[in-house]
Amino acid sequence: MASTNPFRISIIDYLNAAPLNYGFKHGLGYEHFHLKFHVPSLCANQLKSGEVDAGLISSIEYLRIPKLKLVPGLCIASPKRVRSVVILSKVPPESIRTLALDTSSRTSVVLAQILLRERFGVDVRAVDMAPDQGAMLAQCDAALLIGDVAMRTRREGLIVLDLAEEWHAWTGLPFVFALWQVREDAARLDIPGGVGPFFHRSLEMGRENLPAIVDEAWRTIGWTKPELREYLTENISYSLGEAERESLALFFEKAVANGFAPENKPLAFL
Ligand SMILES: C=C(O[C@@H]1C=C(C(=O)O)C=C[C@H]1O)C(=O)O
Repeated sequence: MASTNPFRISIIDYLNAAPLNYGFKHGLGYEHFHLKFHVPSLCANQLKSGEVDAGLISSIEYLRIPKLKLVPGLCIASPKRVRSVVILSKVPPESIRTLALDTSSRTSVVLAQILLRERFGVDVRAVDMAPDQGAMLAQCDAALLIGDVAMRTRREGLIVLDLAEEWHAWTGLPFVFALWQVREDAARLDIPGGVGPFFHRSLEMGRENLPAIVDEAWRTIGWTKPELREYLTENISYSLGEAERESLALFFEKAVANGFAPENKPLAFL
């Protein structure tokens, strides 16, 4: 029977999140959970307003939304090259003056601006725009795109900056884009062990069913199946280990120093 007080979860609606949410989407704990799928910025708004108890949420939002706990051990990261978070530019990075920012994103828009300012030495004028490559590049020198939209972009004649690759070349670290984040006042699950183990089991089920995830993505993304498999196993990683925590601390420090978040705080886990 469905719970009268369901645990509500907001989930990023991108392929890179599919392994993490596979279990939830395929019946794991169905009697407890109510799922909503949206772009990252909307997921973050729902967690902030309390419309949901937890979410797979952009990492920067951990500094912006009070009283959150992180699910230990899990994240959406990229060890080196991500392929789906890119600045597409008509000019070399040092010459970018206007940058269109995908309104779906919260973390990558901050990363893009920090990289341009601190690594390439340019202060750009940022313009928030819906993720439409043509419209963005008609109005600006360059465009930041993320997720499935970025995977489908046409890149001929454009300079492509892969933001995880740039971060890695700069810091030697992976980059953490998103985390499972839970409100301290979240609905309590009346189950021994609570909600935490479900997140891990959901990813296990995703890993066991990777071919099914690849088959479904193949119909919509336009990459080959080996490319999609490589994306989900090498470009994206799901373990929050020591290097990822170090990277988050550095990113948070830079985000605060650049005025993108009010203040830093230590990582608190469930
Ligand atoms: C790797 C990605 O990371 C995403 C980027 C996010 C952001 O910029 O806020 C949020 C969630 C992630 O799924 C991607 O979208 O390609």
